[in-house]
Amino acid sequence: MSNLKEQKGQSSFPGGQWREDELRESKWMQFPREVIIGNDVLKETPAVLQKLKLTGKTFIVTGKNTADVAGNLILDILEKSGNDCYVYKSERASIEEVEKITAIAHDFKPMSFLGVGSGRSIDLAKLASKRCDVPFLSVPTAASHDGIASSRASIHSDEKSESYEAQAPIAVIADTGIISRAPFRLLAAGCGDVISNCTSVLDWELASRHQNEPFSDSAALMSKMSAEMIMDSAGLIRPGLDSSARLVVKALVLSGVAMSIAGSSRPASGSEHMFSHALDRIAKKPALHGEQCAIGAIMMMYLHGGDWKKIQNALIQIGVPTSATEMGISSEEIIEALLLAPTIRPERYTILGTGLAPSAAEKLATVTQVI
Ligand SMILES: NC(=O)C1=CN([C@@H]2O[C@H](COP(=O)(O)OP(=O)(O)OC[C@H]3O[C@@H](n4cnc5c(N)ncnc54)[C@H](OP(=O)(O)O)[C@@H]3O)[C@@H](O)[C@H]2O)C=CC1
Ligand SMILES: O=C(CO)COP(=O)(O)O
Ligand SMILES: [Zn+2]
Repeated sequence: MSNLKEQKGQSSFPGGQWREDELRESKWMQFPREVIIGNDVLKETPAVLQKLKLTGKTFIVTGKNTADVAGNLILDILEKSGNDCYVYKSERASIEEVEKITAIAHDFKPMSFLGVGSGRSIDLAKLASKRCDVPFLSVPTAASHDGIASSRASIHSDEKSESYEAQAPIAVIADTGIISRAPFRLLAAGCGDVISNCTSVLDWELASRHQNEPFSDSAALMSKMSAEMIMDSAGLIRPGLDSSARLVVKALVLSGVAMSIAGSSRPASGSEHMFSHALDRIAKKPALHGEQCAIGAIMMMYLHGGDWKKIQNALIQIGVPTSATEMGISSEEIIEALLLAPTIRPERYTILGTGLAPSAAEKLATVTQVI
């Protein structure tokens, strides 16, 4: 093990030295047990619950739109197969919502939780299920974020965005029929969320070198690999294609597993995510999480001195916005978010350090063609 210690600070990528800081201590990692990806797999839900011995009472967390897309359908399927269900329609991924759901579930006593819908519904179901000590199944209706298979839950308030250790889904049921029929903007945003891993990993490496922060090569490699999968296949990602949905879901699962290995969102959330969380707070009308992280990644890659144009090109090829105008956000909001970003999660060391000078923030957004 001392050998590993000596290797700290060296490359985490093939050809470099292997670094698994956490090998020095015991670690508990959680991964999904069943991952079902394919067209029309929603109908397999009762069989999945039966296989996992979870048939009985099911707590479904879904959303206003996603209830019509999948929530009601899954309710029907489950009730017809003898399950008793409680349906909760989510509003916001806040701790108050988690507490509300937990209180209802305390009386309902479900065998399992299903998060059916967007990132918000999945995160709420994930954290509430952990608090109720009941398994959780992830049923995404869009491939818009990499929380579909991770053990983390991102919970937001007006003041902060926190990543909570929750639990990995015991199963992921990703119906690519539903996902490919979802607005393409959501799939493109999922690509943006995964591509943004490029800068998250660079920030993590920086923190490892500057702050001696524990680092995992396996988590970093997996995270980077998911980003490369999407960038290398950018030309194949098209609206309405089952194959595109499959590709993006696989990359999102890989990225989620990277977070579970790390035991934090570090491999998939760095300065670009801090910028996105800052925008959520500042912008009159925030864009999608993955869109904001993607634009953040272009700018943070510039700060890292890396190939930001490669990121920009891949995003353009897929159809992810690369400018403030395309995202419907003003230039002033972009600059303000860049300045606020380092205060969002100050304990997470990134390329933003303690902050940018206002003139540097403006130059950064201008040079990278974001504004
Ligand atoms: N836990 C983790 O590791 C991670 C968590 N996240 C979190 O996930 C969230 C982002 O998730 P994201 O899904 O992008 O955004 P949202 O949760 O904001 O959902 C986006 C919108 O898409 C709608 N929608 C979803 N699927 C469909 C569909 N098939 N057809 C029509 N509309 C649909 C939703 O409807 P409805 O109103 O019904 O929900 C919602 O209005 C953020 O809160 C982010 O912090 C992101 C990455 C990782
Ligand atoms: O969005 C994430 C990874 O894509 C993780 O979320 P946090 O930024 O909330 O940790
Ligand atoms: Zn993200």
